[in-house]
Amino acid sequence: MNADLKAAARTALACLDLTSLNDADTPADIDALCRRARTAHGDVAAVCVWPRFVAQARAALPASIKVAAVANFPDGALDVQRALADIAAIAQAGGDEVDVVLPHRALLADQSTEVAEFLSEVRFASRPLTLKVIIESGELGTTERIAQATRMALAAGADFVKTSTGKTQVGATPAAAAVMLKEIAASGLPAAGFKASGGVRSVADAAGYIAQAEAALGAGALNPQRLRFGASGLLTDIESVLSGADSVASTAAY
Ligand SMILES: O=C[C@H](O)COP(=O)(O)O
Repeated sequence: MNADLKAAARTALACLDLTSLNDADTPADIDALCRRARTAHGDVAAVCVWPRFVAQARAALPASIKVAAVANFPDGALDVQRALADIAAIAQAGGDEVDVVLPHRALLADQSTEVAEFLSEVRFASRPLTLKVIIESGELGTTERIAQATRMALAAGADFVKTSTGKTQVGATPAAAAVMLKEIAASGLPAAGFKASGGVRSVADAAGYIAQAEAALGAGALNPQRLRFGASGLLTDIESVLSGADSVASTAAY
């Protein structure tokens, strides 16, 4: 097993938001998710669930593993009342982090003033929780729109800018990550972070984003304060890489 791939697997594990956001998720599914959050190789950074499961996840996990939940998810409507209601539910249930979907269709319709107001209200309502803004880069499509959404999220005070909900055709891509990381670096904000999500399935995928984050933000950013992976299916490959088994998903790339 390649030593670089193992190092990438360790970073990906420490930075993983272990995610379950299926419509049919049950309390038993969330119990199983929380059990998986503590592996023989170390703990994930956070679990990411629907707001209705926050209290359950918080009770099942040590404080060192954060509980994140989604708001205005997955559609990203320009509906601040709905986002604020989600955030209030997450906070009241003891959640640590909010992953909110930016109203990307409104941005594409040039309603940037309304989107900025939405982000500002969301930031105000979610303090002191960590805020990740999902820009849905695959729907925004162009470099200019992805850069604009990233700048708007950072200007509003987002702690992380996140690529995707995982519910659209195009999730995280290296091209979108490059645009977002460039904007994060250019912002000069020393604590702003990047989250790759949507279709990140292998350690080889994660290794590419880790290399991009290191190039843009420096080696000091390769930790859960600055880098996250949001993924429902990545942990299996991380565990197989770290246990030394041949990883079907990752060996091809190394
Ligand atoms: O927020 C994270 C995404 O929903 C996860 O997407 P995924 O199921 O493609 O890993």
